[in-house]
Amino acid sequence: MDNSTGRRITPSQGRVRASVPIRSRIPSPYIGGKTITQPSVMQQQQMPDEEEEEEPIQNSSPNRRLNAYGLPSRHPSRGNSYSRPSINTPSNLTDKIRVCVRKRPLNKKEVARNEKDIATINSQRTVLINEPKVKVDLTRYVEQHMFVFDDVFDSDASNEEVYQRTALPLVEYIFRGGKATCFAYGQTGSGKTHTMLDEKQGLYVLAARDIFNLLRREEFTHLASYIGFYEIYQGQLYDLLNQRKKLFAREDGKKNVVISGLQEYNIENVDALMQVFDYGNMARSTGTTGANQDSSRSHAILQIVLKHKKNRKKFHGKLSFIDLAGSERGADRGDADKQTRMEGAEINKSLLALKECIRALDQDKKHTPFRQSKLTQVLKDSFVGNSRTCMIATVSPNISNSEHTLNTLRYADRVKELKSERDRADRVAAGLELAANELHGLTDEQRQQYYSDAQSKMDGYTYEGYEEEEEEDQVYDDDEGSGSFEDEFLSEDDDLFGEEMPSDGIVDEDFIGISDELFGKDIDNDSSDIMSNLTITDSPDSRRSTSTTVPYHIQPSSPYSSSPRYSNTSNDNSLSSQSITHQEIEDFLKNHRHELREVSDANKQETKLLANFTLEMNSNDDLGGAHDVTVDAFERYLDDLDGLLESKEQIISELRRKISQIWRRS
Ligand SMILES: Nc1ncnc2c1ncn2[C@@H]1O[C@H](COP(=O)(O)OP(=O)(O)OP(=O)(O)O)[C@@H](O)[C@H]1O
Repeated sequence: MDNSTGRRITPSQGRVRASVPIRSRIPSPYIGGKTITQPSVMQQQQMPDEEEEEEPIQNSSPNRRLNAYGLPSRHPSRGNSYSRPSINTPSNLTDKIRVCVRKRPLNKKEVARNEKDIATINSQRTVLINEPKVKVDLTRYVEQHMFVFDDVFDSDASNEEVYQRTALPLVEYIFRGGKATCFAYGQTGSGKTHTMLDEKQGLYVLAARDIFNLLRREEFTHLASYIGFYEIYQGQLYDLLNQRKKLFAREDGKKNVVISGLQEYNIENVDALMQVFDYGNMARSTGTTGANQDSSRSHAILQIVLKHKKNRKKFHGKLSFIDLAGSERGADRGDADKQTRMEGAEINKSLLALKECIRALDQDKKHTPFRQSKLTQVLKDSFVGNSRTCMIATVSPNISNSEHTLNTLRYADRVKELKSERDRADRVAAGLELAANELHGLTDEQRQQYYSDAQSKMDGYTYEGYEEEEEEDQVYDDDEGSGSFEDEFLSEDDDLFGEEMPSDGIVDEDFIGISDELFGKDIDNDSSDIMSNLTITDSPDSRRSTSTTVPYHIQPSSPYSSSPRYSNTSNDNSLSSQSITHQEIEDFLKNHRHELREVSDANKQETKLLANFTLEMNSNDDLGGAHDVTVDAFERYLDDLDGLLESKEQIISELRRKISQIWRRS
């Protein structure tokens, strides 16, 4: 227990962290955990002998790697020279997007069936999935997939521990006037409801407890909390606190999403909240005999809105907890009845749209495809401007769910893409760990040699090969299709709350150093001390004293709109060898390549957009459709085109800013 706060320290926080040489070469702001996704690193192992399969269910000890059949894998015991990779460094709790994973324990039935646990949590940020496979010649083997996330919670983690590193930072954030979303994604039965909306210990209860406590503090007595609880089923909204009344979402003048007709209750204590919630939950489950055959076919949203007591229309902050429909439902096709197929299609659409919106948010995109689903439409204001999102991917550890588990982790992996060198370093480290699996035939001495060689490779690691990584960081996803984009570029006018927000402290390697110079000062990440009575067990790295930058959208308007080299009448600037380093030149080239790729992606998207609209118009004409339909489609086309053009402009102006920056220094 942390005596000062009465809160428990999570197991990960209590862990002793091994020294990680690679970290010492990377400036600390990179370590904070901005983006940590990790494409699967796969490793094939031959299946062990048949009789070995009868070993008891594995434990998740980091030092005892087991394969999908519950047997110790061929991973060698680690030599002393091997340090646990940098992925042990805690991620940053104030990141705009956080993606975490929670593994549930094997349930009684699974244990009774002697099912093996295939998900090993081997550090506070990594999960290893041992997927059983069969070759064409029927040889069985295990494929290992390793993923890195912001936090990974093992099956023994309590909701309180999960809360500390997921929803608690969001509670703090909404008191500072932000909007936040916390949602659980995963297959049916993986623990979404248990995590998010368990009636007694779900994250919503724990958050409400802290929210009510904060509301009692003097500085917040002018605020009150209002609870709403609704469901999205087949693209329609239903009020769970008002007899499933149909609801509609609209936007007010300040771009806040308002759910018209939603019954909101002013609640001031946890008991009252739980009563209201129970009532709503019953409405959700009574659906099992009606149209809504299974609660996991709908998305349930519990929102806690902070408003001004004297003027309920004055909005302060909002926190939404979402228990999403089971992710595997999106795949209901084929033999399923029509209703099920339609539900599946709707769920699929909304989950894809959700992923795209969060990716856009993570990458500070101006355009986010909200319109693609009702879910993203209602969450729109939680994705733009002053917003934060925490996704908790819930996974079942049993072998028969391995495919769903991998799908969930891949989805989560795509939500947050690799963006910085820090993550690349993590990837190298993770890859090295897996590579160690190959060493099982070596003597201890040979293994030690391997580790020290590998480690020195990591120590000498610089930026080479970065371009290859960037290829993966595409602006437009393949599966994004011709999704529509809305103009959501945050300007001064878009300040949703009429008050200045502190920076989210977004660390984008492209801006580091530049914005510091532009503004000549650091941006304080956590200007507010409102949570002083609550402990947010943050990483020390989160205070980015030297390289913190501001999000693009709040930077002053185009101070670099024309290059100083040409605006300078004397035109006598020139670059001296002192004014720019070799590394800076290389960095610039890297940026230029990146810009070219992004613009070329945008061009492809533009071509696709044009083709889609032309097809739509022609087919409407052929079918003798009304002109109105064409005009509607034309409007959408114009909107999307506008969005793409703005994207391109932004990319180009970013490069120009870098040019300008160089000239200014000369
Ligand atoms: N971390 C956990 N620790 C202990 N029990 C858990 C955990 N996660 C889930 N469970 C248990 O597993 C069962 C299924 O969990 P839950 O109902 O939360 O799944 P779900 O993902 O919400 O499913 P659905 O999509 O069908 O609603 C429940 O009995 C729950 O109590």
